[in-house]
Amino acid sequence: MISRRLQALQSVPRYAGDDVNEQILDAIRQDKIRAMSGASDEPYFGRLDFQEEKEQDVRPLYIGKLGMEDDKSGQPLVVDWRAPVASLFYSFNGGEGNASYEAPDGLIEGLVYLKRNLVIRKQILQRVVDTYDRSSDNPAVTDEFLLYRLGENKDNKLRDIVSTIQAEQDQIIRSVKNTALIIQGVAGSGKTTVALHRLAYLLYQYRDQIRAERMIILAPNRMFLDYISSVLPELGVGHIQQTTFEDWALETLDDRLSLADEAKRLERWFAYGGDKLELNDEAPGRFKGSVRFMHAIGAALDEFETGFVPDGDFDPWPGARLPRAKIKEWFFEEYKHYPLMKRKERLEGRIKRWLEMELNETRDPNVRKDRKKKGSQKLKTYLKLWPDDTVFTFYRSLFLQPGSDKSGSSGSGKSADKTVRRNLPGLDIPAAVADESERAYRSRRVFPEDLAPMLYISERLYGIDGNRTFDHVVVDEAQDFSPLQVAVLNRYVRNGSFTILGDLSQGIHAYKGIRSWKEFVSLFDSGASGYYTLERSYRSTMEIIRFANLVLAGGIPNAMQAVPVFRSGEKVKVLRHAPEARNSTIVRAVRKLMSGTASTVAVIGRTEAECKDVHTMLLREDISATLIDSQRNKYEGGLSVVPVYLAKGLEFDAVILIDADAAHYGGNEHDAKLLYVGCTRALHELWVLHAGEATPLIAGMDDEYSKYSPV
Ligand SMILES: Nc1ncnc2c1ncn2[C@@H]1O[C@H](COP(=O)(O)OP(=O)(O)OP(=O)(O)O)[C@@H](O)[C@H]1O
Repeated sequence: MISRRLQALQSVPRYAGDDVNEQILDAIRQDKIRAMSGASDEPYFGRLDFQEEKEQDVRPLYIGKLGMEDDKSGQPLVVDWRAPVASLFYSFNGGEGNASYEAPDGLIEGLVYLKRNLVIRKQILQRVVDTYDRSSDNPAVTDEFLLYRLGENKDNKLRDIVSTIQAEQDQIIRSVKNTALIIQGVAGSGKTTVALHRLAYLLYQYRDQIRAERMIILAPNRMFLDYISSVLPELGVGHIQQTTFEDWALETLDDRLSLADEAKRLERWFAYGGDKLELNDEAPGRFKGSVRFMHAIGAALDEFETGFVPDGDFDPWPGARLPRAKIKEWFFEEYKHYPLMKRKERLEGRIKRWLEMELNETRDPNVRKDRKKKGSQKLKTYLKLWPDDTVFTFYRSLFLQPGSDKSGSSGSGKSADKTVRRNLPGLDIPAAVADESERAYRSRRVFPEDLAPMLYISERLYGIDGNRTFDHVVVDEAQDFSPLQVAVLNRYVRNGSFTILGDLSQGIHAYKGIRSWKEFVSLFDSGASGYYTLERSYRSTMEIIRFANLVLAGGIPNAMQAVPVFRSGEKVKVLRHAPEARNSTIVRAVRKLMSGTASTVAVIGRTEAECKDVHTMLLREDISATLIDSQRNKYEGGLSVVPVYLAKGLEFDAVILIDADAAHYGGNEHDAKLLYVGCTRALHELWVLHAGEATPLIAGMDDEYSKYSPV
């Protein structure tokens, strides 16, 4: 039947005309064709036999990515995985008693008889696993099918998990829309995947209220966006905006700004040993991302508003006078609901209308002509007294230091001359921050941490364009976001509908990110946010997770530990090599792992420069590999060489962590987080290489790995 419907849709010719309605219908048809093609190859992946209380029959439900009804009877043939009844498939955890799900009409209870997973590829049934069978001798729900899925190799894209969503993940996916979900999840707990499934769920459940184009995913970089780009199409969802906060903010601000090159900063922060960026609340990212900075800017804007209307009345010619008190009344009372610059625009129109009326009272045509000329000149002069700040000039004025050059280029010469120094009430900008900022602003360059405060100012000056608001916002890797970024996003999203997810243990950008989720929770009214934790890790084998947990505990004793699923693999291998044998050891390890079952392998180093050298060395050895640096937009799969801080969010069948010595990774919190990120990228195999003394983070855990010396 699916094939029949698909054929019917495919037989409609594509529309190539200019009629917008027809274009929309054509786009809808194409989306349907895509979804149905998938459903025709793999119509369902699950079966649940359920007997509703008070019903005689046990009904088999087939669950798939796309719901399908019988043409004649209207009875469901396949239930969409997002439908209320399908939640039973995910939440049912065994047991003799009743299971239940929340239907639109209330709670439905009943007995589950069978929970079956099926793998169908290209219409051929490949695998059947009963994870629960009430009639068997031992009717407990097993993880067999999940383990089978987790044991598979990965290619270069994140995949959907509809057939094996776990109960704790399902609870998040199906949470109500108008709440800010904040999720702390250990590495590999499925945070990114769950967020994407949640979007598909929200679009299904609230289809009359929200639109895909009005949803946005904010992720750390373009390569990561490419890596996750397959999941939504696999779930039959298109058109959701996927971008970075920086790209979104620059586009929204539309103020001809460019970002200062961050490479130097990152190099300094991620260098080992040596001098680091300061890690306190005076660090630029922490300071400019703080709520106290936002409040101080708010107070500066209040002062700006108070002094907005210039001194003096408007008197275009003798006898005509528009008192300042009247202008203030219009500005502060009648137009108070408009943003400041809109009020200015309105006032200009209003004063022009007042002038017209005054002119109409002048009978003599010659006098009128003269007054008209005078009036418009006077108005021009008067309007020049009004502030003409842009977001950038206002923001910049907060950083000008006493005696600094006020005529520095800030766009138009006129506003540069008017750039005055403004106070930040109740807050001193740390000298180093003011200095660095002022130097960058002179050439209209800003830092990523400047974007959120500028968006905050933009709202007060110009308001938020209704076309730019969102129905839902997903913030991935949110531990690297600042409270001010989330506060600003909250102005752009309707009803505080957020999914905010991250892992504090992977907070390797601590110079800008948060220390505790409370920093976000406190931004929302009580009851407007929900906090969840995900502790089970699905990506890596038990051996890798145990090893990674110990690494983390070595630097952060009270960090949340990941709970592995019961998937056992090879022991982690720690290889000590002579310093001069580093390259040959890497080459041998790469060759060994690439010739095995792994489809994706990563060599993870500490710095970008070191990875570049390793990449060149591998190419010399005729081993083709991709270097992942901060400029890369696409993840290619195969063999990658990647600095540890850019590996965050990605995963590989096998990982070779190089230079795990005491010099590259000390025993401190920052290095523990970095090494933890590195270890948890591996699905099946983890090799750790070092020369000389190993990092203290892996000291004392001999039982957790096999030692080789050398390969
Ligand atoms: N229920 C599940 N069934 C099958 N695979 C799952 C499940 N949950 C997560 N996974 C797999 O675990 C891996 C990790 O998922 P994901 O990248 O979404 O986790 P994460 O919490 O965002 O990780 P990290 O913080 O380390 O980047 C992916 O390969 C994903 O497919």
